[in-house]
Amino acid sequence: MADIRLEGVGHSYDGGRTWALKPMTWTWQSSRAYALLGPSGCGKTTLLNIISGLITPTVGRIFFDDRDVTDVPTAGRNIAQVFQFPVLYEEMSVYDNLAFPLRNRKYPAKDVDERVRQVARLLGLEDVLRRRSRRLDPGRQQIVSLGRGLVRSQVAAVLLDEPLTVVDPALKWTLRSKLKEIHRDTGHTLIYVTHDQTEALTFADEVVVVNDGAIVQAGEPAELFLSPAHEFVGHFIGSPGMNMLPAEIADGVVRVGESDVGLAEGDLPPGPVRIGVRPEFVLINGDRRSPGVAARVTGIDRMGAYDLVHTLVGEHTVTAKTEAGSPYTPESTEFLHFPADRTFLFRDQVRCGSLAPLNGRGTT
Ligand SMILES: Nc1ncnc2c1ncn2[C@@H]1O[C@H](COP(=O)(O)OP(=O)(O)OP(=O)(O)O)[C@@H](O)[C@H]1O
Repeated sequence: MADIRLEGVGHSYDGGRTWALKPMTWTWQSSRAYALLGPSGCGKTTLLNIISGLITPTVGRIFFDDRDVTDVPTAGRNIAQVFQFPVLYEEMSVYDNLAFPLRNRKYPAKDVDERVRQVARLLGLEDVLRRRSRRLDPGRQQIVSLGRGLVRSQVAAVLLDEPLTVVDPALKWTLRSKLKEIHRDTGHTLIYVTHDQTEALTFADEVVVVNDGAIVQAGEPAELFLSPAHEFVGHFIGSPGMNMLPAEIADGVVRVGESDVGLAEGDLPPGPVRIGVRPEFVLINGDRRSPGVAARVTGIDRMGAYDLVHTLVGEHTVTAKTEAGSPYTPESTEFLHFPADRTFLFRDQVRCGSLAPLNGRGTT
């Protein structure tokens, strides 16, 4: 196991005209479980393939601890990789498929057997060890692929590229927790690529959010939810995502239309900003003397456990997540408050400050 350090690593597939991965410096710490989360085409697979050596980056150097591996081919990197679809020797038994990475590296037969049986037990493959791989359904085959990726204990990292795509949804939950169990057991460095926030948030110690070829924020799940550093993280994480509302800072006060909603914390110059507040924290009809904005209710989704109250502030949508059975009706005008400790200010999509209580200043 090693720290994997990228120094100024970037990749272009078209000779530098566009960057699939913009040059970045970043360290994957040994033994941590990471999720690499981002939308389709943002550069996740490119990043993974650079780490494994399937792609040589256009610029930058890669280090495993202090060893520069930039020009070392995949075989010399000691990385295990699991792809989206099963990669197996179909005519071999499940046992032999699982044993292959170990036998290939000349592990003693006793160790091979022990390790294969351990992984098979954890992944629920004990009953099919003697069966030929091609006789399994695609979901089961992918679990065997996962097992092949996890069977070696001494690897620099295990890279998993959307490994549960073909697996039955009901089984996904079980496998993710198994994966965590195996991680605890082996201390592998895991990098798990996904575009699914639930998958990322439930699996990882640290979630690395990528957008448009760049890491926009990395942190524990709660940190990304409660304290997004970039508008993209606000949108992409959370369901529904963060509300964004254009506002203006004048004289240190944040205004939405004609209403003062708080002070700008962070010594910000005057001018336009965007307010970001998650639906979970928007308050409807609190104390009318505290700062807020008028909003017209446009619809209510009754989700069972909670309601989503959709409103318009001017021409901008703001959604509030409330308790089930909320009394609001379409077309009514309500009053929204943005709690200071949960409301952030963004410029050029990057968080630049937060909202502070008005303490009697301003008008509503
Ligand atoms: N071999 C290639 N040749 C040219 N362009 C490529 C190649 N592979 C990827 N790209 C482009 O590079 C960008 C990043 O692609 P990449 O596959 O790394 O993204 P991703 O986040 O893994 O997406 P997905 O989740 O859809 O797999 C995309 O614009 C993609 O079209």
